[in-house]
Amino acid sequence: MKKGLLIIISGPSGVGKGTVRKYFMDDDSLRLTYSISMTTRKPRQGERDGVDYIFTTREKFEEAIAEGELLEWAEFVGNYYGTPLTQVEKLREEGKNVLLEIEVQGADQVRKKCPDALSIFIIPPSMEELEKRIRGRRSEPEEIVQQRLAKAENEMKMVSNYKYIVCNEDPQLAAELISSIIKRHMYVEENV
Ligand SMILES: Nc1ncnc2c1ncn2[C@@H]1O[C@H](COP(=O)(O)OP(=O)(O)OP(=O)(O)O)[C@@H](O)[C@H]1O
Ligand SMILES: Nc1nc2c(ncn2[C@@H]2O[C@H](COP(=O)(O)O)[C@@H](O)[C@H]2O)c(=O)[nH]1
Repeated sequence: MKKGLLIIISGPSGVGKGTVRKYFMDDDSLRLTYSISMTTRKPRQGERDGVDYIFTTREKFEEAIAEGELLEWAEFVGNYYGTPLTQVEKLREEGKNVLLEIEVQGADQVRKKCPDALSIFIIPPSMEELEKRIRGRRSEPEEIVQQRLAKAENEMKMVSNYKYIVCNEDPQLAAELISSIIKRHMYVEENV
């Protein structure tokens, strides 16, 4: 059996990565599995431990780093985020295409370790619209919103490190574009 693809999706916080993902994630023909990240951030309303994230403490996260248990990790606006290594490798060996939804520093680390990873960057129609989306979520105090917006300006400068750029104006259209990118790469992998 062919090893599954490793797919990186990045884009500034609030651009709609999670929203777009929900439109294509359940398409069986894509054989996708979402890699659940570890984070030290507190859960937002409605987020579930082990589903949206593995919520943990700074101490446990630092232990995971020291033990080499993470494929990549980064600090983002005061919290740690990282991808547990074991599940990614196991799922790829089973032929599943593993989707990582991660920020740009983590994506750099993954590209170095797995140069064949497929990388997609989602951009907003404008920075004004991005701000509206972050604020519309009403999940963070103003100070954190400002930090996320400042981070977004820097993340947008990293777009040229990605193989594909998809604009999320309409989430369904963005999802269709991402699906077709993944299908094309599956086809290429299966025919080499
Ligand atoms: N195309 C769109 N048009 C309008 N609103 C959108 C669109 N896509 C997403 N949103 C809204 O923007 C907000 C942020 O979306 P979402 O949480 O999916 O972003 P994200 O990129 O996953 O954020 P983070 O990386 O911070 O977790 C949500 O309120 C969502 O409903
Ligand atoms: N490097 C990593 N970045 C990750 C991971 N999981 C999520 N993220 C990214 O962090 C920011 C903030 O997320 P939020 O849920 O607090 O809004 C966002 O860009 C995520 O994509 C990870 O495992 N590694």
